[in-house]
Parts: sequence; C-alpha cells; structure tokens
Amino acid sequence: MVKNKKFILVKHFEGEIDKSCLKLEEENVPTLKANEVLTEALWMSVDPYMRPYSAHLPLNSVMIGSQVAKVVESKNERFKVGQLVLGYFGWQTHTVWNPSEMSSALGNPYVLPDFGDLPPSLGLGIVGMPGLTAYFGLLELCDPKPKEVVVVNSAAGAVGSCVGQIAKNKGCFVIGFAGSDKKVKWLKETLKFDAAFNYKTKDVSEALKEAAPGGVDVYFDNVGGEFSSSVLYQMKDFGRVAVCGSISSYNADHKHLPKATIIQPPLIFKQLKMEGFVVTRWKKRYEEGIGQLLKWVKEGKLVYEEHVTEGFEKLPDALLGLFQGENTGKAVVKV
Ligand SMILES: NC(=O)C1=CN([C@@H]2O[C@H](COP(=O)(O)OP(=O)(O)OC[C@H]3O[C@@H](n4cnc5c(N)ncnc54)[C@H](OP(=O)(O)O)[C@@H]3O)[C@@H](O)[C@H]2O)C=CC1
Ligand SMILES: CCCCC/C=C/C=O
Repeated sequence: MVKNKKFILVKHFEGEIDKSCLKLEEENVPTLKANEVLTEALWMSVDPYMRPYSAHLPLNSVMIGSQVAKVVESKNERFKVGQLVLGYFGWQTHTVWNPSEMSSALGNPYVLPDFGDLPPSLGLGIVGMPGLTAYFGLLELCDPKPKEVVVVNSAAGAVGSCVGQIAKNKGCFVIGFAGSDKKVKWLKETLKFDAAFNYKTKDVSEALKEAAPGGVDVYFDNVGGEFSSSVLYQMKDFGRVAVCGSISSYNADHKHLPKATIIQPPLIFKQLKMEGFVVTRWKKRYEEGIGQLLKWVKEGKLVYEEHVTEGFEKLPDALLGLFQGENTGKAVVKV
C-alpha cells in the first residue's frame, strides 16, 4: 500500500513561523477512481505568501503549497504516467486528484514544458510563480525603459533576483538591496547589478543618494514598511512602484502593525503611480510568461540559484529559513 505523508496545520502561526503549528501525519493512498490521477512530489516550494495565506486556512487542513510532482498512476487521458506536473497540492507527498474537479484560486495543475537539461525544480522558481511575479509585475506595472533607475529589495531572493535581471536586460540601471554581504557580492558579481547594498548595515536613503543621486524611476517592492517609505522619498517625478510583497510585516500582529513614515507627500508631489498586485491576475497569460522565462534561462539571459533543503520532513525548517534570510535564489525542498 502506498503511503502519503502530509503536514497538517494544527494551529495558526502567531509571530514567527512556529514548527509546532504543523503536524506530520501518514495515511494510505486510496485506489484511483475513473478520471483520477496519482502524483508523487519530487520538489516542494516554500514561499513567503504561506505565512499570510495560511491565516485563512481552516485548521487541520493540509498546509498550502505548490510542488513539482510525477504522475505515477493515471486514469485520465490528459495526464500520462511519467509526466511532470506543477500543482498546488499542498504539503503532501502523494496526491489523488481529478483534473475536471480542480478549481484552485492559485492555479490549476499543468504539465511542465520541456526543460531540457535544466532541473524541474525551476518550475517552482524562475520558470514558475516567482518568475511570473517578476515578469508581469515589473513589465506590466512599471514599464521600465533603458537607462532608467530600478530599485528592488529582497533582491537576492526568488522574485527579486529575477526582477533585477529582467531590468538589466531592458538596459536599466539596477540597484538591489539584500540582507548579507554574501548576497550583495552575488548580486554585483554574478547577476551584474549596477549597485547593491546590505540594508542591515547601510542606511537605505544614504545608499540611494550615493548610487542614484538623480532619483529612482522604478521601485519593485518586496519588503514594505519603513524601507519603502525611504525609497519613495528618493523617487523621480512620475516614478512607478509595484507593490509585490510586504515580508517585513508578515510576522507582525495585525492588531499592532508596525508604523512607517507617511508616503503621501512623495506620491502627490512626485506624481507617482503605485499599484499592488497578485500574480494570479495574469493567470491566463502564464503560458506566455513561462515560455519567455524558460527561453531567457536557456539563452543565459537569466541566471538562477536554488537554496535546496533535503527531505520532506524539513519543510517547516525551510519555511522558517525564508524569514531568517537563509536563501539565495529560490528556496525549494527536495522530497
Ligand atoms: N504579489 C504577488 O503575487 C507575489 C508576491 N510575492 C512576494 O515577493 C516577496 C519575495 O518573495 P520570494 O522571492 O518568494 O522570497 P525570497 O526568495 O525573496 O525569500 C524571502 C527573503 O526575504 C527577506 N526577508 C525576510 N524577512 C525580512 C524582513 N523582515 N525584512 C526584509 N527582508 C526580509 C530575506 O532576504 P534578505 O537576506 O535580503 O533579508 C529572505 O531571504 C515576498 O514579499 C512575497 O510575499 C511573491 C510571489 C508572488
Ligand atoms: C499562486 C500563488 C499566489 C501567491 C501570491 C503571493 C502574494 C504574496 O506573497
């Protein structure tokens, strides 16, 4: 009998990720019925959205998340044994699902395109949701032009590293912020960012005055809070701001959210355009985005890095690690 291992959310997180909120269970995998598919997880994703989104997950549900999984049995003609599928099946090793009954707000399962020699885990990263977030968020909301100054934070992470590289490929002057000197070195030497700073040791306003004395055209924000107030006060007239994430506040108590310097003065007097987004807005264009990102990776126009944690049981540690800045590039778990 095949066994499914799964993590159940038994308590909502309060403050930092607490591993005791997740309980590991095991169960028998049921026999397939007509039209059903059985997949086995190969790679699992840990993403910052899991912290805010899990607050709305009913207790005792399987923890939310995406995975690259292999079809191991199929009674559905659309999915064949051996195919690799990207699905939001949650934190479990084996999933029985009926393609015609899937209706995830996060996106329905799809067969991965041919990655050639590239690792299939990229379907969770630069050729998956984080890459799509960078691609659509930057290009659709900010429309970066050659020579414009683009600032991105959490720049050595999955989304930020892709944003910065797409902006570089568009001919922009790219400034990244990350939380360690090692990450800063990677941004400058490997990803060829024009400037990069460790926000833990360098004041953000001072850094921008040094690197972009004329001001910032585009700000892709993954962090929020006071960091963002600082950047907004350094924007040029008609600057564009994509509000992608607010990881600095995800662990905060929502009744006592951190305060930041008001942002209305630069919004008004610099006539900024600032827009929040969720990547699923472009769900109907995912195929286009994935095709483009994969092409750029194959052409060497997008460089990727993965932070791999070994073992399904280590998922909670890997999720916690995101909030401790452990990862350079995309954080994934090898099952
Ligand atoms: N709007 C959307 O549709 C989507 C939004 N997102 C958002 O994009 C952002 C980046 O996601 P992703 O690339 O997957 O994650 P990353 O790979 O960037 O990993 C998270 C990183 O965040 C940084 N970080 C953690 N805590 C803090 C903090 N308190 N202040 C500042 N930085 C912190 C750490 O890097 P460092 O060492 O630099 O501190 C850490 O490595 C997140 O805010 C996420 O919620 C992601 C996907 C879709
Ligand atoms: C498909 C997953 C959507 C994730 C949206 C993330 C928002 C903030 O992190």
